[in-house]
Amino acid sequence: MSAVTVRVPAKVNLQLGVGPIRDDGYHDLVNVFHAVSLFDEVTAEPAERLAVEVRAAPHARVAVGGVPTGEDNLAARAARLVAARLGVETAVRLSIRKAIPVAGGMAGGSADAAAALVACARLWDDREEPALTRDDLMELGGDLGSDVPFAVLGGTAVGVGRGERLTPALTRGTFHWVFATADGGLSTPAVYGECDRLRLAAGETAAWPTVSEALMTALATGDAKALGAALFNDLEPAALSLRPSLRRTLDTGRELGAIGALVSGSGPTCAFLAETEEDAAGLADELDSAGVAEQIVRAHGPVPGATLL
Ligand SMILES: C[C@](O)(CO)[C@H](O)COP(=O)(O)OP(=O)(O)OC[C@H]1O[C@@H](n2ccc(N)nc2=O)[C@H](O)[C@@H]1O
Ligand SMILES: Nc1ncnc2c1ncn2[C@@H]1O[C@H](COP(=O)(O)OP(=O)(O)OP(=O)(O)O)[C@@H](O)[C@H]1O
Repeated sequence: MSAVTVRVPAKVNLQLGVGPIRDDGYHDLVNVFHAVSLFDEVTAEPAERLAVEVRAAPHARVAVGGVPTGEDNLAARAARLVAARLGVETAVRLSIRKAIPVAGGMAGGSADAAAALVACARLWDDREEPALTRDDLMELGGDLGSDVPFAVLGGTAVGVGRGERLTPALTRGTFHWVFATADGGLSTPAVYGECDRLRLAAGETAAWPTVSEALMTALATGDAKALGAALFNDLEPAALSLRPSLRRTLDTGRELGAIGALVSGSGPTCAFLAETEEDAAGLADELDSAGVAEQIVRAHGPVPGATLL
């Protein structure tokens, strides 16, 4: 096989319930993931040794400067895992085309890892019944990062544990989103740490999170307004504490008619829900004019996970 390209979506967290910190430093979550139509592409082709190249996708304004191109790149680590499982050399060149913001709370690195898992598994084993199934790749993904299994799966799914144990959720129709990206990322561990710090300072003990019934019903019935009202993210106060300017971005989206607004995951990207595609287009234009974001991007969801092109 000469080259394999995989397209992989970004995510937004519709509900991110953060429980107490565990002994291993992770938090138990109820994490409702939703894959949206903002895609990175990863091409895997045979090479003498492992090499990684990262560029912005055509027409995407993504600052890729901070993305490692060596062994630390999550896609490179994914390739190594697949090679070890299949007992082959990691002789592959990975070309990553990024449209997902870097360190933006939309799981861009995790998406590239998921794409590399799927691409390398195919490159090195193109039998009709490959040794590694999708479930195997999702399990391998969990060793790379909590968000990686979902980027393999896609759609809408409830994640528990670190967020890596997934159950697909029933949804109806398509939801229309507008994303406001920010200049400069936020570090995921720093945001979780700030969440713990704020809770401690307020004398709060983290409650054990449960799945929001209102959210699941809104998804199953395709009710965008109800979904907008049910969105919530326990990391939002921490992201706002570390990046206070996000409050203005969220307020502006709400004033301009978004039916739901929240920080995506660990931020700093803000996500706005619109009732129709036309409403999303209008909201995107107005948010752009308001100048409260680095970039405004429209997307819809749910979409499939890592897919061979
Ligand atoms: C914020 C989210 O993107 C929401 O989906 C994820 O929870 C983060 O997932 P991720 O980027 O894949 O994170 P990982 O690479 O697994 O972990 C990075 C760091 O985030 C924190 N972390 C992550 C997941 C989790 N359930 N609890 C945590 O406290 C830990 O400090 C961990 O060391
Ligand atoms: N392929 C990759 N693409 C982007 N970042 C990567 C990649 N591999 C490693 N990284 C590192 O991971 C860090 C986080 O990047 P990423 O884009 O995954 O953040 P994120 O979208 O906030 O993640 P999440 O939503 O899962 O918390 C980057 O600052 C970078 O150093």
